[in-house]
Amino acid sequence: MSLALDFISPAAAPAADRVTLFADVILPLPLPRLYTYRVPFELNDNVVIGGRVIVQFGAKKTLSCIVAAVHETPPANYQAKYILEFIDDAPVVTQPQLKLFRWMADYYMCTIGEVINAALPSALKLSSESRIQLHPAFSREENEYPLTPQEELIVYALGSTEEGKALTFTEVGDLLGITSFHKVIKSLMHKDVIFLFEHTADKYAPKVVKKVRLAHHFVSEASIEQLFNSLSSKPKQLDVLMKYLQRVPVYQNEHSNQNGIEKAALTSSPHLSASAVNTLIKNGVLEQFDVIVSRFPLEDEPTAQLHFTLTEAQTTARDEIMAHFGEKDIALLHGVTGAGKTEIYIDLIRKALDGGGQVLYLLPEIALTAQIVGRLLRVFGSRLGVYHSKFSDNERVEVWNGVLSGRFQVVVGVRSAVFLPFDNLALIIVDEEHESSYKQYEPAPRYNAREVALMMANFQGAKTLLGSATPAVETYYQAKQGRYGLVSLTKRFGEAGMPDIELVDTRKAREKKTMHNHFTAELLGEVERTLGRQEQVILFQNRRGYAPVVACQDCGWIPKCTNCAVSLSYHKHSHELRCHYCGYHDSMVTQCPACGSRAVKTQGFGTEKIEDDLKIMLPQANIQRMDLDTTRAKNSYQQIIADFEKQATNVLVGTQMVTKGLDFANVSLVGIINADSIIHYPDFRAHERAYQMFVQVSGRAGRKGKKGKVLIQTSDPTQVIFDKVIRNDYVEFYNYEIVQRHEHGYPPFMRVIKMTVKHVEQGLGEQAAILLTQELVDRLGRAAVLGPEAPYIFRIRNFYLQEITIKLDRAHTALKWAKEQICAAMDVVKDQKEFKQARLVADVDPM
Ligand SMILES: Nc1ncnc2c1ncn2[C@@H]1O[C@H](COP(=O)(O)OP(=O)(O)OP(=O)(O)O)[C@@H](O)[C@H]1O
Ligand SMILES: [Zn+2]
Repeated sequence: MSLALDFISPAAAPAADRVTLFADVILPLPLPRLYTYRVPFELNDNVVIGGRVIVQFGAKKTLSCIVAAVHETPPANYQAKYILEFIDDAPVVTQPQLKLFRWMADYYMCTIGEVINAALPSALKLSSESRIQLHPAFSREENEYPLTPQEELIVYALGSTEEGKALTFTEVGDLLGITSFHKVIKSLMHKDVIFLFEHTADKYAPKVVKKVRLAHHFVSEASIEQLFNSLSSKPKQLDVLMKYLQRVPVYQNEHSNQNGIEKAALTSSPHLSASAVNTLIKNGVLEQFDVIVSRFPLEDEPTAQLHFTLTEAQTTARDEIMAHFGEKDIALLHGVTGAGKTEIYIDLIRKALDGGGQVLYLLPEIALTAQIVGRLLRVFGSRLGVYHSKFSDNERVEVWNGVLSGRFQVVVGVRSAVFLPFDNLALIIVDEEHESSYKQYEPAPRYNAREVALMMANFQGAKTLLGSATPAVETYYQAKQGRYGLVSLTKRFGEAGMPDIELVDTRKAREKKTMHNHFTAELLGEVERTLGRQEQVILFQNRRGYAPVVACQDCGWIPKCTNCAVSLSYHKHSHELRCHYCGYHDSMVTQCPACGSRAVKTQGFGTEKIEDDLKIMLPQANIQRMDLDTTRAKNSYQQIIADFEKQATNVLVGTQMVTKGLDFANVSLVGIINADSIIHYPDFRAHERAYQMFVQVSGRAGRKGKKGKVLIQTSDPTQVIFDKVIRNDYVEFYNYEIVQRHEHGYPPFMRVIKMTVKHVEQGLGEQAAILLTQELVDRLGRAAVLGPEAPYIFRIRNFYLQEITIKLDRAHTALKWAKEQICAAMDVVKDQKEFKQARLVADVDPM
């Protein structure tokens, strides 16, 4: 029997008109199917599809979940439990989102619970471990709404706001001695008495500002006169009042009193007495009130209409895009670096907003949002929302709710922004659409935001514009096939020409002994000349840390991660050895633990060493580094970019973060320190990726008039790819690459699904992989299955890895059927007792 008996009140409607409703809910758990719960009769009218409800799952746990469907069919195999509580009166997940989440689960071979779990900010997910705390603005004395005895009990248990005590839902339930305590929590939330949070780190801390205003019965000229007279013997209080009236023109405009001013503006003034302010409040002359301010303190209206007039080339490109949108849903804007694609996006966004639709603008990297948000804010003001992973959970909830309420009509964000509750999209822009950071590797859903965006647009009847200077081979192929509209911009904006690209042979330089650390004389000389002209330099090195390897020069011992099959990188700043895969770290060794030698040396180099060496060689220059290690703090991106923008920094050293879309006017030199490690990468996309990286980073040079120069250091300048980079001929690169893809059977001609078997025991992992391969071959045929094979890094976070690559012919294999076969093969392995501990992962369209 169900636990929630207290919901069935004897006074409910006569049995004859009662309909028994059932709700299918999505639990934020990796369950293969939706669960069905029964709706308590008296709440039949409260069920909202896309709203959250609280249910009991398992013996003890209660959780919030999303209602996906309502119907009258009881589940066949189990007795449905009652829904315990309804949290929302309106959907927090929209219908188009539910459809999209279902598609994602199907396409990326995961559960819809995993999708929901990734999609919802954690403050929207409640469980028995969720906690409540007193709202900082709550005051027992000035509480607007009366509290019920049950509510009083909770408020009492939470102590004072200063104490900051928290209660878990379970504790609230115990305290009240009832199972249906969520109603009480909801009511307290509505009354602004408490707030909810999920993890201690996410504690919701609304920004509260204490303000004061004149008590309303003084807001007339006559009463203010009277007030002044009555306070004539209290000069300090008079001063405060004068100051207030100076700042708030109550005489001219009575309404201005409503907003008041910040209390601190009066209390912290050196000319005023803080105690006089408090006396005025105590005597009811001033009234104090709290305002919760937005974390997005935006101007109501754009400050300045600071957008550019499109050039002729931009206008033509825009018109071509619009024309394509007349016939096709997707267009590719292929424009060289610095062509001015962003202005075209802005123009299209404005048009879409004018038409009443919503817009999503996707960017691959937070570093990039820092620059573009400024540009967009000037045009779209408070209609613009920003969404990315450096935001706290509460900021994310604010954007989520802002999209639901219509406050944010255009959102710029990184890949997770595809989860936001849009329901009326007109346009999606995927900038730098070729970027692999659109792909989520871990955990499920292993989605590519570009593909999700295309599907999302499809569901909502929106158009999608993909933009890049170096489109993904797959994307360009679709455009050439006529499936996407293709628009090209071949020239940079304004006077700026494409930069000159030169190769510098590091092998020769080493032979001639002209290297300075990792700099050739050419590169170092060019850096000096550039700085001499007061221009800026970007240096790109694809590895962070000081050195990727540390080794004993005598016995060859190398420190390795204890959890992963990789050597540890040396980080000089923290004097640590670190694993870049699992975060394991240890202090740097000075003596070899194997042979006792003190000749332990670093090998290779990362961004930290480049920065270090350069600081010694160029002591006058201001050098800044941008990589994962320098950007951990929330606003560090903005800071580094702002410093470089205002030329407080002369040289920016960085990893791939510096290669993407950044726009600096004064950069005339870009140096690629070591091109070889980028080209030699064991993957079918290695060439594509190298081409994109070289062209993109080169594209940061000479964007505003000044001729840019790019120096690429390599030990082998004869490699084919350089030729294509130097001539900046994407089409030539594409024509070469597409032939390779066809010959070797890779996307866009074939579809790849990568299976990974993970096991803490190497032998069992291998056996499970062999069985899975066999099962796959039986179902899909020998030709479709490659492997199993241990990847180059064969152990990560204590799991031994085995990989199997499945290649499916796009033209001849039905994807749905193939996925069913794969699932069946996985089930066979999972059902074997000895492989119970094995983890099987399917990655659709791996990158
Ligand atoms: N119509 C215009 N009027 C004035 N300035 C413009 C105009 N169009 C572009 N610009 C300027 O030209 C520069 C390059 O433009 P933008 O950053 O949009 O290039 P992009 O095509 O996005 O390049 P990338 O692919 O490298 O990101 C920017 O500084 C931008 O402000
Ligand atoms: Zn590790």
